[in-house]
Amino acid sequence: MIRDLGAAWRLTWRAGPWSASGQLLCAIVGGLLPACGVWLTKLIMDGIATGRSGAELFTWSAGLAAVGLTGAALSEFTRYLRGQLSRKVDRLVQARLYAAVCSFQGLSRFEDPRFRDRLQLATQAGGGLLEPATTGLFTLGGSVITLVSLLATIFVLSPAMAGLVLLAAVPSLLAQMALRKRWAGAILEITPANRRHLFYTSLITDVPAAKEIRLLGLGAFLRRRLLGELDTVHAGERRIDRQEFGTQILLSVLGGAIAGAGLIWAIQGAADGRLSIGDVSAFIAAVAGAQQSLVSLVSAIANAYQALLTFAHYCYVTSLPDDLPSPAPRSERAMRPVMRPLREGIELRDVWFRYDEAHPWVLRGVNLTIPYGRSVALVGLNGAGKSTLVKLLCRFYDPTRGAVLWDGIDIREVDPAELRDRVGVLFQDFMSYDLTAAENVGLGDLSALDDRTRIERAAHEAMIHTSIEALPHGYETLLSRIFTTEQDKDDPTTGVIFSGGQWQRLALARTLMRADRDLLILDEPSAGLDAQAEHEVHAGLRRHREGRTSLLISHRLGAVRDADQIVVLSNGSVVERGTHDELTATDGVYAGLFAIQASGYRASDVPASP
Ligand SMILES: Nc1ncnc2c1ncn2[C@@H]1O[C@H](COP(=O)(O)OP(=O)(O)OP(=O)(O)O)[C@@H](O)[C@H]1O
Repeated sequence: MIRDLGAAWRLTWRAGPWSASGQLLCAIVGGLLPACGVWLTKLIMDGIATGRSGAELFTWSAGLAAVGLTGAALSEFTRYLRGQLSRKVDRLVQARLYAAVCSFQGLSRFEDPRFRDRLQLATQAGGGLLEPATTGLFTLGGSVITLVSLLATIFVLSPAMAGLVLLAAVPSLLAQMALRKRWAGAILEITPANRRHLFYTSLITDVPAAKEIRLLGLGAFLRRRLLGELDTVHAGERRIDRQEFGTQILLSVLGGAIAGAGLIWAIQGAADGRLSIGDVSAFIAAVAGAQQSLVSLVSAIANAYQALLTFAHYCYVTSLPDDLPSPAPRSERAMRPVMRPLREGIELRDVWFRYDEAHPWVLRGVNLTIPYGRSVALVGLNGAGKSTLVKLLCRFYDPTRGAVLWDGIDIREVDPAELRDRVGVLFQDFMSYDLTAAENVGLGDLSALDDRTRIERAAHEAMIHTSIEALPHGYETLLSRIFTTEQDKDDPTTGVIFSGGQWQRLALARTLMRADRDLLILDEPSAGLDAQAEHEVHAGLRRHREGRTSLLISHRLGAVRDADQIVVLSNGSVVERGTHDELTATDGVYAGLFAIQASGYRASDVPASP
């Protein structure tokens, strides 16, 4: 907790040292004002009672008015500074959080629901949330100053009452801390329901699911689930509110009893002549003020504690080490082998892999070589492990056993970013970015994001150039109906939606922006294309892959027949390998699959209609 508090402070100070210092000054001055007010009130009251001169009374009244004005001005200035600092802290928090998230090189963390829960809580750690634990402590400091000065005032009049007011704070503080701790536990408990609620919300409101939801009539069903999750969240919040309600009632009764006892004592004292009228009014104001500062002090401590409990998730996420550790210790990173251009080939040596210990083996002792300058095709039934193998080649996961070697170097020993810089991949589940057509292609190589010649060349090669040219703003057209661009902001029909096949070609163009890389991996590059496009794309890719090191995955066996080597993966193991002619000459899996596909195109093999 202390470590997190230190981290919160360092972060706040780094974000806005001037705003933080300004708040500290306001808190000190503002903290002294109530006691000044109480003493000035006492002087005025006693002055009236003892018939002091009008000039004196005027000076004290003017002083009291100045105290009120300064208090109001300080509170507004503090609010302004708080807003300023909150925005700066927000920015720094987000910069660090997303830098940490982007630095995770692997995928397994993103697939771990417990991590996702903590990540969601970490995203809430903006300036607003952190404030009670950082500059909010200035308010706390101000409350302490107010409290001490008011307690001193009460102490002068009645030491016993000062002790009583102070003692009343102890149960209040303990109860509030216990409440906030329970709150943090409850929030973590309801986070999964919260995430599911968010999931159903976006499912119902986002475009991709809109068709199926309407066709299958899933709206009411999904809404019921959404509300069910919301009820779970609310039930958790209600439990916390009830506990807070009960505790607050008890604390209010305690505070009321003390104030009542003080009032009786003061009136008694005035009746006995021990206290002047000014003493009584100062005492009543001081007890009320002290109790109020105690309440705000206790709640400031409790809020700071609560903020730190959430901030702990942020600290956890931002301090996580790289999820794909290198065997070399950090101090020896400089000794890591440097990725050199591929010269011999990539080898999977006895690779075993499962997504985690609870999952079955996906790859079982795979031995596979992609020689330099040659094309290898990977075929196999659904779930055979082809895309998993691609993810291992990009080192999104490490093999559970065995190794992936790049010219003989274990890729675990090199920087994943360097490895990925040498690879171009079209993933089976490629991304469609709600950005312009040029950006959708240019993202393939950030250094060429503004290089229109290269972007157009890649689009030409993926045979999507003509479609892009025909768009209202050509390459600058936004491929989205959920945002607007500056040029389209007044056009209600802004943005264009591409077809599935067009998106696929666009993704291929993005991959071809990396055509100069050492290894080109294409996972189902033509799944969504029409027959003509498929033919053209594969003809283009065949030319493109010639003399390059490439791995092609396709269920369309016609597309892989030219590969230098075809590897058949079945149930996580390599069961056949060879050229198309070699494999079709045997009576194996490939020959069987090829025969089934070929029969679909031969009229004589189509069963006659009854
Ligand atoms: N992230 C993941 N976590 C857990 N299991 C996974 C994950 N991704 C894939 N799997 C499992 O791994 C197995 C292999 O999946 P993979 O996507 O590699 O198959 P594939 O050969 O590419 O299939 P397809 O031809 O359908 O694309 C499947 O049983 C799948 O359920």
